[in-house]
Amino acid sequence: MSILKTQDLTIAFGGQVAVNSINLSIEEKSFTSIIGPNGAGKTTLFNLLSGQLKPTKGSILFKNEDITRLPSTIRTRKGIGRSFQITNVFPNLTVLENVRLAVQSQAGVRYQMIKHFRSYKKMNEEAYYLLEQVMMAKQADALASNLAHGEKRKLEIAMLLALKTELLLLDEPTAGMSLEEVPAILKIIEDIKSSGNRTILLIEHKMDMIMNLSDRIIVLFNGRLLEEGSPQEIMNNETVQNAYLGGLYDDHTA
Ligand SMILES: Nc1ncnc2c1ncn2[C@@H]1O[C@H](COP(=O)(O)OP(=O)(O)OP(=O)(O)O)[C@@H](O)[C@H]1O
Repeated sequence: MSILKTQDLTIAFGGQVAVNSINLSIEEKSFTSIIGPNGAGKTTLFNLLSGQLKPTKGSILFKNEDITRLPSTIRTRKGIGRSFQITNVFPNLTVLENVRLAVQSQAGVRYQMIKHFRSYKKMNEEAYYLLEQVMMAKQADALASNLAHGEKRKLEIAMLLALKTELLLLDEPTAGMSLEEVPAILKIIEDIKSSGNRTILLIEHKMDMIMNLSDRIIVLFNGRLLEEGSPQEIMNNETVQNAYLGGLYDDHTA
């Protein structure tokens, strides 16, 4: 069953059409990677799906409901979670506090209103559990501002998981990381995948990572959907190779 569909999804900035008539159908609990050269429209597509941007035309259906005009906060509540290319954590809070805030927001409880010690304790425990999932329990009391970039990305994933959304939009989770930091993130994403209860959309440039994880790959080029298929089909596809696969390797090998 398809969990997410877009029909003729389009956005133009001035004269430039950044996302051009995209029709997607994403299977529930599948892992789909979105690839394409710089400027292809990948992040803009995520911004449309998560509600940061509204399309010029076209529509988005999530679980058969038209969400095209809904604000991003409502989309999160309905089950669409998004991680950002730019780290999105509170620097002056500890690692645990950051995750606890995300747990609280999922529980629908305002920070100031937490009086009940037991619910506070439960949220703390859940936050701690999530930190264990991303292998950051040891840094629970560290200030977020003191973390290395890769650690911040892991924290961000823990915060995203706290929202318990069915659909995860991961925008280059390994961006800006040193080579040593990449395997830890990869392991976290593999674990999320093998837990089997989420649908994942991933924007990535690292081809080995994409080939290992993806059920499907979508190729964007100049705002258009160039090809879609299994990892094998995409690797063997001549249009994709001619359009940019060679260039992609050149641009993004670390
Ligand atoms: N808010 C905006 N205003 C004007 N132009 C924009 C805006 N956001 C994106 N664009 C343009 O839309 C095009 C697609 O950009 P987008 O960031 O989606 O590409 P991308 O595939 O994510 O690239 P990258 O791999 O570099 O992240 C680019 O030409 C970009 O300059």
